[in-house]
Parts: sequence; structure tokens; C-alpha cells
Amino acid sequence: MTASKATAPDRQSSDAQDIGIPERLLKHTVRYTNYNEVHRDDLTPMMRHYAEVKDAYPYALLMYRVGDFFETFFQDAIAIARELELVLTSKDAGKAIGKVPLAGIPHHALDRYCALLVEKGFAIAICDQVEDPAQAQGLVKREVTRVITPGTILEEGMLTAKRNNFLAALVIADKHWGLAHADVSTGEFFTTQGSTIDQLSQELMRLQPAEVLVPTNAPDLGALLRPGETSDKLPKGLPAKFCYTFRSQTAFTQTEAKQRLLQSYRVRSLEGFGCEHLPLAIRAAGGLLHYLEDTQKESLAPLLPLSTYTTTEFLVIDNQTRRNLEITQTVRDGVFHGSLLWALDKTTTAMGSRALRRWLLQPLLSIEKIQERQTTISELVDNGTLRQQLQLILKQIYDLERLAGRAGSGTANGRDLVAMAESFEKLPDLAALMAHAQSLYLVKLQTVPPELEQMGRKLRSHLVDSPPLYLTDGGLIREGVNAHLDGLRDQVSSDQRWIASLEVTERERTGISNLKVGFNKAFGYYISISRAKSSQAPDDYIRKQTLTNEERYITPELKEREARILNAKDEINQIEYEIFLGLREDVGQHAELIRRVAVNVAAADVLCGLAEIAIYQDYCRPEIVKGRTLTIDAGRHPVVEQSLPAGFFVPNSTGLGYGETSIESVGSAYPTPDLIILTGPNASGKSCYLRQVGLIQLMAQMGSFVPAKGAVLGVCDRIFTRVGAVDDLATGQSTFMVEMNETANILNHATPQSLVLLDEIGRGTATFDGLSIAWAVAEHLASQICARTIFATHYHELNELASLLANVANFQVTVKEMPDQIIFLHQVQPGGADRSYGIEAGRLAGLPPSVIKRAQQVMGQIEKHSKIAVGLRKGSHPKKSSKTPKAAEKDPDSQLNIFG
Ligand SMILES: Nc1ncnc2c1ncn2[C@@H]1O[C@H](COP(=O)(O)OP(=O)(O)OP(=O)(O)O)[C@@H](O)[C@H]1O
Repeated sequence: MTASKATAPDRQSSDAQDIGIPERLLKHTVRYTNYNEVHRDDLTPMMRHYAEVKDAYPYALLMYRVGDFFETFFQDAIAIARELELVLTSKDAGKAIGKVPLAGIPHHALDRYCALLVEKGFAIAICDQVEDPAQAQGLVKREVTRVITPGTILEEGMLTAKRNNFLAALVIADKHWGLAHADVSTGEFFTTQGSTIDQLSQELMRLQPAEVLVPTNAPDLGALLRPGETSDKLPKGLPAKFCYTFRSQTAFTQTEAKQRLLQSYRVRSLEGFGCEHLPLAIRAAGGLLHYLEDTQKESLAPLLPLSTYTTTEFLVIDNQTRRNLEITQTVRDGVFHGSLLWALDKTTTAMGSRALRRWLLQPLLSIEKIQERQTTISELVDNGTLRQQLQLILKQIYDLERLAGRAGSGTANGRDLVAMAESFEKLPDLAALMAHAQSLYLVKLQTVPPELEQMGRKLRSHLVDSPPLYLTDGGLIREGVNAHLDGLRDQVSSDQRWIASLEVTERERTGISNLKVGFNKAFGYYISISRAKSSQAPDDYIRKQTLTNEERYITPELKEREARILNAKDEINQIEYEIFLGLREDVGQHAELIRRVAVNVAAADVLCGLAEIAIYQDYCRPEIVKGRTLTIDAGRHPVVEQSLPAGFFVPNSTGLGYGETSIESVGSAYPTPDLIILTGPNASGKSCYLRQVGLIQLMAQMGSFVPAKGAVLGVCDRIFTRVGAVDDLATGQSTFMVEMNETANILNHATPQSLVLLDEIGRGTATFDGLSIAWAVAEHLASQICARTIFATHYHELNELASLLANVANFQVTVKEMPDQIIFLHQVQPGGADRSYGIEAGRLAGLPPSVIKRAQQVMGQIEKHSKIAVGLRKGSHPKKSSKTPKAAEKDPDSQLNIFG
């Protein structure tokens, strides 16, 4: 980029409002708000260098190290002053330019401020001094040592322990897409390929990446879109809630991307990663790796081997379903407390907690893999001692995934390595505990890589138990590690002892009883004598400073000892630092091995937590079968149950899967339709029941036990939900349109293997429109798709469907009517509610009696004259047996005649 002459040379100042900074923070008038407004030749050498560096990172806030501060200038200064509420001052940028905006942060507070900026979606380039300023001739050498972007954070303080921080990269071509994602802090690296933008955005919504890379050939390469910002360069249909970074297309081309992956993993083919035949997946992964190399510089820790997956390997849970089933956060407040994850997370390690979240968002389809997880839970349920001891050991294991990342990237400190050593020491205990374990996930813990055991011993023998936070201040390395280091330490101790005893010896020698030995930063060690006694100072004392009441002296020997101490200390610190770097590098080289072990530990932790829940919440191991059976005996909602006093939750059974053999455990007489029409008054528990079935299915497919007495469950391909009515203000869609979009999506994608949970379809429009749509949707699901469906509704007219279609059954949530109140029994029983209690609910809520009376009259009229009601009452529809779902399938255009 070439320097351009000031575009607004007459701009002398901007007022506070102009740049969005409160008056109280604006300490100087601000001149030039963009570094490109000034002529480069007019800048001071340092500012010119700043501008050159800034040219290379236009999309990032540039933190430029000056002494003890990281300073930002021009527009970056304005941005950070505004975002962090810092004082905006100014700096002289050159004679012809004068003062330009400046905002700085102390170097030791860099992490804290960066965390805040990254959270707000900014990228930060850190330009540090790379030579000792004391040794520098002329301008201190500075280089960008790291670029921190929302998706490339490694710093512990900036990460959330219990969730992954994913960086994603996508490539879209010919209606197909490739999507790679990696967590640099844990080393996980995945790639996949698929079609339809809808699928891509669903996958992004599942991953919730902190940053998404998008290749473009647009001119403002490197621009970063913060969450909520839009750009016409962003492919249509992608969620606006993420942070998007535009990258040059070059790194995303097939040749470059593949080459980069081959080189990085030192392999000849991508066959082993399973993506050789997936060009878009390769391009996305290569582009992502390039970005990491670009931003992490030397500090990029090796990632785990690239793993290829397909979105069809997992139970598909779209964004609405994830939201409606409140898997990771509640619908109402968007908080973790009250979500399924909250109810199930009994993990002990941060790694386990992250793994549980991933498992919940990606339940399995393979019966075998589900059973592997179940078997481990069973073993831990049956063997309480094993479970408790496992938990005790897990408690002592630190976040190995992230520690390995920090070691690999050269950012780990002494405490990190000690934490690793302590964790490695626990691995043999874990192996010994698992010696007789039978199930796969526990057997995986039986072997400890010898390298890690050795590494643990080495770290322990080299590092002190509680190392200091800073690496260059010494105090890290134990005695006995390095003979020269020990010698220097002995020398320092002896000199320090000599100085410590100096006061006594000099008092004796001089006879001055109040003689003291002191130390200050300016002069180092000195001997102090009160003014009154100063005449008694011996000849070898050299006067250094005169204060009101005392004289300060040095002696040649004192200075010699002092110099020796200081030199030795410098050398000690340097040797310790080098030993530490060697240790850290050693650990870094084992990052991949450490992470592999960490993955096993995390999985065991998840399963141990699930076993714990299974015991204390009385869950059962569901039988996972082929086919469409969905039978739950006395199921409960895992979250609502935990929030009610013990024993208050009313269990309910469920049977779905028409044509499947009945399951004995639930009673052979239990009906198993494809579609349940569920009616019942407000607040009786319909939504709760609906969600309970969805959650039980989901938990079963992630391998967990489930809150029920017994369950036999076929594997679902997708769970769809349509729950409640919420305006999507962000996209400007009305409640009804959102509802219809979601319903259309379900009807277009559901299969007989899907589980569909619909709550009050058609409520957002006129009653008859709503009822008609609800009817048609239910009929289509039952007769055309044959998806297993629960359809909760207040339109009890829909109960008629059961008499028309053999695979539809009516259920109701029962209430007990009392003279002046309704008692909610929360029991789901066969049969349809023949009436709503809406008017009663209104009466209980205090609507005036005249209004209630009038409402009853109106209802009577509507029921009498409604065509659909008349049609339904006539019973003129064909006999149930003549319209089985299969018959309807053959003749999809035929509709059931309900109008007579
Ligand atoms: N099986 C149950 N056992 C105990 N309490 C329950 C049960 N099911 C629901 N509840 C309680 O009843 C409340 C209302 O349930 P829910 O929201 O499912 O009702 P609803 O029938 O869907 O109401 P509406 O038709 O107004 O949406 C829940 O918050 C829960 O506390």
C-alpha cells in the first residue's frame, strides 16, 4: 500500500462526538483519525515503521510496543479508547504533522485488554520489541510476533474452559461446500464437505465458531466482519451472528491447500485423513492452516491429525431443535442453567466438560458406537468403587489438551509445566485403576505412553513445586539440575551472607553502633552513618550521598561483591530460562501424544459423569435397536425433573413407530402409532412431554442412560421440533412466517426415521386457517411421510384424524376438574380431550363473568356453524382401515374427505 497525501489536510481536530468518545476520556484535540491521511515522509522514523506494519495488518488493531506500553495510534487508538473506555491522548508524529491520537495499555495488562477486544470481535496484531532496547542502535527492532483473532486464542484467560473455541474456514463452489474447523487451544482439526447452504449454516450453528474464514478476491482482503455486521461479499444464507474474516483465495486453491496439508503433516497423501476425494474439504482445511501459520507465526503448536467427518454420520439436530430442546442454553433467557447440558454435566475436568458439549451436539447414528458408550457407563454404574476412584484421579488432572497447546506454541509458563507433570503422574494411577476394566473407554486408559511418564519425572525433577509466573526472574529450576547453576547460586548466597554480616563486622570495626547497611535501586548496597558520627567513617569508605541526617558510603569490596551478585543473578536467570525453554520444547514436541491421551481421559470423564447421573437420578440403559421403535416406559424430563422437589415429576410413557412389534417391557397393549395428537389444557404439561421424548431420544443416541424405567429406541436420523411462537425480529419475520418456515422445513426433510415434535402449529393466524394448516400438516406427516410425530395442539378437532388414519392415536394430558379449580395431574393418557379449558382458565385469571358468559355463547355458535366441525361430526370420512398410511403413499394426491 502506498502512502497517500492527507485526504483532509485542513482537518485540525475532531470533537468527541465525531469519534464516539466521551468528553471525559478525550485529553487532547484529535488530529488525523486515519494513518493513511498523513504523508509517510513527514512521519518520525518510529511512526513510519508503525505505518508500514499497519499496512500489513489493516484488519487488526495494531499494538505497538513502546517501552513498558503497547501503544495504538490513529484510528486504532480511537477504537480502543472507545471500546475499552481508555483515555485518548496524543503523540507527536512528526514536525509537519503534529499530534495524532494515542491510546496505550501497560504491557503486563495486554492479555486482559486483548481478551476484552477479542470478545468484541476485534483482531489484534502484537508488534513487540525483538531486541533489548538497551543494546539497540537507533530504532528498537520491532516485529509482529502474533496476531490474535477471535478464532486463534491460546491464552488461558481469554478462553472459556468448558467450551471449544473453534476457528472455521469455508469454501463454496457449485452448490457444494467444504467446511474445516479447528481449535488451536486443543489441537482438534476437522473437515467435511456437503451440499446446500442450509446444511452449511446448520453445521456452523452447531459449531458456534468464534471466527469463520471466507476466501474472496475482493479488494479489502483481510477485513473482519464483527458479529452482526453484513457485507455483500459474504455468501448469502450464512448466519450473521459470527465473526467473518475475508482471506485471499490463493491459500484456498486445491493445489496450495493440498500441498500445505501434505507438508504440514509430512505425508504423501491425504488418504489417511479420509479426505483425499473431497476437494472442497481439502481446500477449506488448507486455507485454515494457512491462516494459522500467518497469525501464529512461530508459535503454532502442531494440530492433531486432520479428521474427516460427514454430517450424515450424526443425528441431525437443526438450530431450531437445538434451541427448542434447550440443549446448551435455555430458550427464555439464553442461559446455561436449566439446559440439558447443565443437568448432565457431572464431569470433573474441563476437557470432559467440552467433550460432553460436543457429544450432546453430535449424537451418534451407529448402534455399535452408542453401545460402546453405554457399556462403559454400565461398568461404572455397576462398580461404584471404580467410579469414585476414577473421579478422585480425574480431579487431579489438569486441562492437558490446552496445556499441550500452550507448550507447543511456546506460551506455557512454569506453572503450566508443573500442572502437566502432576497430571502425567496421575496417568499410571489411572492405568492401575483400570487394570481389570472391561469396557472400551476404560480399557483405553490402561496404557500410559512411557514418554509421558518420563516427561512427568523430568519436569518434576527440574522444576520447583511452585514456580513464579514470570520466566525471566529465576526461581524456576531446582538445585542439582545444572552444576554451573548451582555454583552460581552458592556464590550468590555466600556474597549475600557476607553483605548480611557486614553491618555487624563494620559496627565492630568502626565502633559506630548505629551503622547500617542498606540498599536502594539507584546506588545498590551502601553503608549509612548518622551525620553526627560521620567523622568516624574509616578512610576506605567512599562517600556516595549526603542526606539531612545521614551520610551514605560504599567500599570497593562491597561494590565488588554487589557486582558479582548482580552478574551472577543475571546469569542464573538466563540459565534457568534456557533450561525451561528446553523443557517446554520437549513437552511441545509431545503435544500430539499428550492430546491423544487427553481425548481418552475426557471421554472417560464424560462417561463417568453420565454414570453418576444415571445412579443418582435413576436412569435406565435404553435398548438401541434397528427400526422405528420408540418406546419409553415412565419417561421423565431430565431438566424439569431436577428442578422439581423429588417425586413431584409425573412420569409418562410413550409408544411410537406404527407397525413395529410392541415392546413387552412397556406392555404389549401399549399403542404405537406414528402420530400422536396430544391435547390438554394450558399448562397441563404438553410441551414438557414433547420435549421429554426428544431429549430422551437424543440422550440415548449420544450414548447416555435415560430418565425412564425402560426404553427401546430405534435410531433416528433427525429430530425436528417446532415449539412455541417467537418473532424473529433479527430477520424481520413475523411469528406466523417463522412458524410456517420451520414447518415447511420439517415437511421437506422429515423421513420415516425422523422424530418430529410439533407444538401448536397454526396458532399464529386466524383460527380456521390455523386449524386447516394444522390438520393438513398432521395428515401429511402421518400418511405421506410416516414420521414418528407428537403433535400437541389446542385444536381438539384434530382428534378426528385418529378415526381416519390407522397410524394416528389420540393422547391427552389429564386434569381433574373441581368446582372452583382445575388440578393438573400431568398424566398423559390415551384419548382426546373433548374440550378446552381456555374459558375456565380465563375465569380463574379473573376475566369479568359477563365476558366469560359471552365467550361461552360465542363458542357454542362457532361449534354449531363451523364447517369443519359439522364435517367432522357427520362422521362421513372413510373407514380407518381403508386409508392406511401405505395406501395414501401409493396415491399421494388423494386427501381424506372430511367435509362429507
Ligand atoms: N410430568 C410432569 N410432572 C410434573 N410437573 C409437570 C409435568 N409436566 C409439566 N409439568 C409442569 O407444568 C408446567 C407447564 O407445563 P407445559 O409448559 O408443558 O404445559 P403446556 O400444556 O404445554 O401448556 P401450554 O398449552 O400453555 O403451552 C411445567 O413448567 C412443569 O413445571
